[in-house]
Amino acid sequence: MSDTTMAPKIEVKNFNFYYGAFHALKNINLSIAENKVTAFIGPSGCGKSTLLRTFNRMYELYGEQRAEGEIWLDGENIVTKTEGVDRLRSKVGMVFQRPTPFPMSIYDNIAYGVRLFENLSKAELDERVEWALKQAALWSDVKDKLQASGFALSGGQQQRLCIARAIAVKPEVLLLDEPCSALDPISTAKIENLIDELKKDYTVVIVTHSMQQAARISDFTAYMYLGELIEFGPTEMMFTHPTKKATEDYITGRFG
Ligand SMILES: Nc1ncnc2c1ncn2[C@@H]1O[C@H](COP(=O)(O)OP(=O)(O)OP(=O)(O)O)[C@@H](O)[C@H]1O
Repeated sequence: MSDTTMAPKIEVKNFNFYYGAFHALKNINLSIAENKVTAFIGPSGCGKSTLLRTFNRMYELYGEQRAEGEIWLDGENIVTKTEGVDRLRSKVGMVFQRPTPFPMSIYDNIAYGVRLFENLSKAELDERVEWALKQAALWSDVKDKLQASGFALSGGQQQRLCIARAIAVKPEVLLLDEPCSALDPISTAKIENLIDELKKDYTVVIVTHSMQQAARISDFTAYMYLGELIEFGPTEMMFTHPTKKATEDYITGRFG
């Protein structure tokens, strides 16, 4: 199913994932193209978030979860732990469904992760914070209140703060798990525009419940069902000429 012709940033091969005895991902094979947006769609519980989280080994936090197979990132199989997980997570950033600012100032929300990985001077750190906030289209909203709490922002601004925080450590891949689900349409449009900008510099993988959103912002779409990858291809083709009836039923709303 690896029909992306672009350079793959991530290659998933014969990948299986278990929560204890539950087989949540079944023999997944796909390639995530570099500097493109790939969307994971499918009904609730089909394994979208589980697959997304394997790309930065989020499952390592929980002992009873088990991964088998290969996930290649820049020539390394991240399933077999060839690299420290902290370094992996600085390379593969993640933004969650609900905005999760740290309980600290806007400035420190961004600076926190940078301080963990780099030893920058105050001036360099200031510059990095400004750069990340500009990339996340939040700088003009917050430049005069960098010492205010991250919680003092609107939901949409908090989500852009989380995107800025993820970008600040200069990752190569950005994982977005339903980043707009808690946002109003205007904030959603801002995040969607931002994603379009970000793909110039980053490989973006997004889980979304919104087929319209997948159609608007992604270059490639993966349709999943009950832990299997049913169909994967260029978004335009998936939405106009899906090859599987199950995909067609889902995207046309005939599912279930
Ligand atoms: N921590 C866990 N322990 C046990 N089972 C889990 C756990 N997390 C998820 N699952 C199960 O794994 C399957 C896939 O879940 P996952 O969250 O990846 O689906 P999803 O497609 O992202 O769903 P949604 O769209 O509702 O967020 C589901 O059947 C779910 O119940």
